[in-house]
Amino acid sequence: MTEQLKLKLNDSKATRWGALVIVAFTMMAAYYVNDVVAPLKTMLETDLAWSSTDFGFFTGGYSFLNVFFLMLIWGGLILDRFGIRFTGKLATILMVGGTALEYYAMTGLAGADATLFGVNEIFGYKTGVFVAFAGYSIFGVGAEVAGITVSKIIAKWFRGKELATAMGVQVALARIGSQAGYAVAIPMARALGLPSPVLLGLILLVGGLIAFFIFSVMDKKLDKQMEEAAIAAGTEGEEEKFSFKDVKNILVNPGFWLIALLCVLFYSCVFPFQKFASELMIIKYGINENVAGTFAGLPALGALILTPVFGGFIDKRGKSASIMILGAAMLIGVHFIYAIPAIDYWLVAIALMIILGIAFSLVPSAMWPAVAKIFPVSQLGTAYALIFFIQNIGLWGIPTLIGKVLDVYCIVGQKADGTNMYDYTIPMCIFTGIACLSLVVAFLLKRADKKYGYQLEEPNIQE
Ligand SMILES: C[C@H](NC(=O)[C@@H](N)CCCCN)C(=O)O
Repeated sequence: MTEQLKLKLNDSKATRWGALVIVAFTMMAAYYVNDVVAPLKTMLETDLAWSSTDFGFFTGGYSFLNVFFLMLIWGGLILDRFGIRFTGKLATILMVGGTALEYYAMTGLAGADATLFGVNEIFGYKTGVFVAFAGYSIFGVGAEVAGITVSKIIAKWFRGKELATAMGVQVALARIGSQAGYAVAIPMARALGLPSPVLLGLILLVGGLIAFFIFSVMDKKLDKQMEEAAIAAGTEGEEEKFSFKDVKNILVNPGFWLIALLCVLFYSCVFPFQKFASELMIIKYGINENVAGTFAGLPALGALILTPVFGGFIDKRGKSASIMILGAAMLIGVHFIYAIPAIDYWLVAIALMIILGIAFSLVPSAMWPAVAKIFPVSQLGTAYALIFFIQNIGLWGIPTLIGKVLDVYCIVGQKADGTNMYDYTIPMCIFTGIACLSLVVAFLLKRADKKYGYQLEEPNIQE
């Protein structure tokens, strides 16, 4: 057999990066749908009679099934048992189905009096709100399982190649989806109707599903080539399988708990904050509602550019633990200044969003590769699934809490269109408190790094 015949699909740079772009498109669509409803909070109040509690309940829905029905854990098991092609397609179908349900809730069940099977209230929530929540929950399962599936795809296609860069590029491309969601939501909803940005998301996800089918054809071919190569090398059957011993090994590692805690605290101050940020921009800083979403999405845009830059720095110079401390400290500054009632100049709001974008690039670019330093490759999928699971507790709990707090403690008046005016001081104090906890955990992680020798401060590339 000639050298050329032995080459596998992922040995070609163009083909493996092509495969990455295909699956990254699916994730881009997922991030778009994840964020596109957030800027519509005020319109949901005026057009569909949602309260802040309804909005917080809906937003927390993303993580509800992942947390209370352990869907991320089952997703991890299915991924390891049935493989990336089956799980990726299943996850994308869940995203499509969930988004279709969400769209139906915002059209067919719009308004306070809408009924489904004769009922206009489910568990104390308006039927439309509950069905939107159910749709977003199903979407959330698909999006998170797709996230761990794509990490595993990158590990498979880029092993021994540009693994860290590929992970950084995938996250950066996903951020384009987020930023697009934040930017188009209000102008599109004003021009074409409230549910139209969700419909666009549904169309994008159908495109993502087609993309995943195309990727599956490539991946099947790669599997065949890998099998042939393994048979030739006499290593067939040595795949990494999920094992409960791995879960135990991960759970007894202090590094796991510190990263998981830092992850839930840090991300709770970013993603849930962004969901309310458009309204904060409009009410407190007087920013025009057509561009408020664009500003709320600025951290995603900053992260798109900076995550690969900081990733490159960490690869060459290290300092991951110190970088996580810096990111957490910046987060405290941002939320604390947002909390001060007297500072309400619009330029400050935008500057703070840019600083948040820098922090949002520093921490993830240090955190996700740090997981790969603490755990062997065979435990990585399980470790990421468990960390995502713990992170989802915050992604569910914090928006639910903030929505409730807004309705109970923060209404300070009504606008001409009848919607509530909120004072965001208490929610921003809550975010500041969580950011302080994340800084404490970041310091503890640095101490643990010294004690257990995780080498988080060492560069990834040894010269
Ligand atoms: C890679 C990482 N992804 C996550 O943290 C996901 N569990 C949640 C994604 C929610 C997207 N709004 C990231 O995006 O940094």
